[in-house]
Amino acid sequence: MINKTAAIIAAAGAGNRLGAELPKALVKLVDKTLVEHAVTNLAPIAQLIIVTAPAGFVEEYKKLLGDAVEVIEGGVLRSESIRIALSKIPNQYEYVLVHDAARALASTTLAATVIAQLINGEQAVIPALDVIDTIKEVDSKGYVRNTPDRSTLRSVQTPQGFTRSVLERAHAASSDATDDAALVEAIGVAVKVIAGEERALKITTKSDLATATQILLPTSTKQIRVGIGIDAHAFGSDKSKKLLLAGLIWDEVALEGHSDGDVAAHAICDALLSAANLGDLGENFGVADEKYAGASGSKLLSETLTKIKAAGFEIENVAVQIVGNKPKISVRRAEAIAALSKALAGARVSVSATSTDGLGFTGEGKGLSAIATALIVSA
Ligand SMILES: Nc1ccn([C@@H]2O[C@H](COP(=O)(O)OP(=O)(O)OP(=O)(O)O)[C@@H](O)[C@H]2O)c(=O)n1
Ligand SMILES: C[C@](O)(CO)[C@H](O)COP(=O)(O)O
Repeated sequence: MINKTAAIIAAAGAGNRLGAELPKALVKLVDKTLVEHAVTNLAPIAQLIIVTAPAGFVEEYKKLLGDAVEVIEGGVLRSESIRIALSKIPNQYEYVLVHDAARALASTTLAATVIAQLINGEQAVIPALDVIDTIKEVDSKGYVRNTPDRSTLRSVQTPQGFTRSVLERAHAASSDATDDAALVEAIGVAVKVIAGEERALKITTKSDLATATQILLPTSTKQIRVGIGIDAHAFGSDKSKKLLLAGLIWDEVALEGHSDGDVAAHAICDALLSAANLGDLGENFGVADEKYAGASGSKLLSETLTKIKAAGFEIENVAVQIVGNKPKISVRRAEAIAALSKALAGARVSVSATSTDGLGFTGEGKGLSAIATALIVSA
């Protein structure tokens, strides 16, 4: 299960349309370069990251990005850059994310959702947004040929995810296309489309850079609130009941609790409720209310989100750390992020874990706990 996901970050373009003096990936967006943003956002999901650099810039990229990523020289075309990077990925990697440094702000959650779909059996997964404008097909003389039905069109983003074997076959079969999914479509493999993100815009022009800056910088008029939440449950004695944790079913004994005992989901609910000053889990979904007996962590998360929204807030991000000896969280981190984020309508979620060196009830293997923080902003 380990070392399953590799990511290719295409960063070998010149960025002519942006008109910077440097390759576009080296242009700064608030606190770091575009390529650094892209690496930061994929690092929690990918065990290997290969970045393509323009000829003459490999050493500069290496210095900037450090040892955590591999930098190679890209090709003249984007698809050539991807093909070169793909050939460098060792065999043990089952899934490949192909991403543009130009889509520097695509979130970790989006990447995790793509990977979760691959783990679920899809072979090719791409994020996309609905098309807002009416699109015309135009002939070479500048006259409209036809107007495609907008409801069937999508504006496609990255990271795009593929099983490694499908991506290799697709690149071996055709040489060029503006995205990797097109190569996969050409070999007859179904490509699943999932919801993309406004923040995953491709930074192509100066105005895109301004939009991305706007997305990153908190607006001073907004109210920002932080919250904290903790939950703990003991493992139950019924060996036939499976553990529910971070919105997933695990091959371990279930935790005891009035609801499903999902400590990660509950800690996040508490963190969100505390950020909005709406009390705590017990007050909102108490044991006195039969409605919540056995309720899933996902249900509590989505009901918490409704309360946060009603109080006039949106989620900026939540972070949860699970404390315990097992299960091993890192091997299913992407799935856990995707499941928790889905329950929170796409919010940015990060999931980490730690053991406690054999100390306390978690160290003794008697149960699990989780601690979460949440940042919310006024809508
Ligand atoms: N030979 C190439 C060309 C492009 N890219 C990467 O592919 C992504 C998408 O391309 P685009 O945004 O069009 O970037 P540029 O080609 O750099 O832009 P321009 O066309 O304005 O020069 C970018 O992150 C770019 O660095 C690449 O790795 N190798
Ligand atoms: C892959 C891509 O980001 C999907 O929208 C896009 O096609 C890459 O940009 P380019 O300008 O086509 O190189």
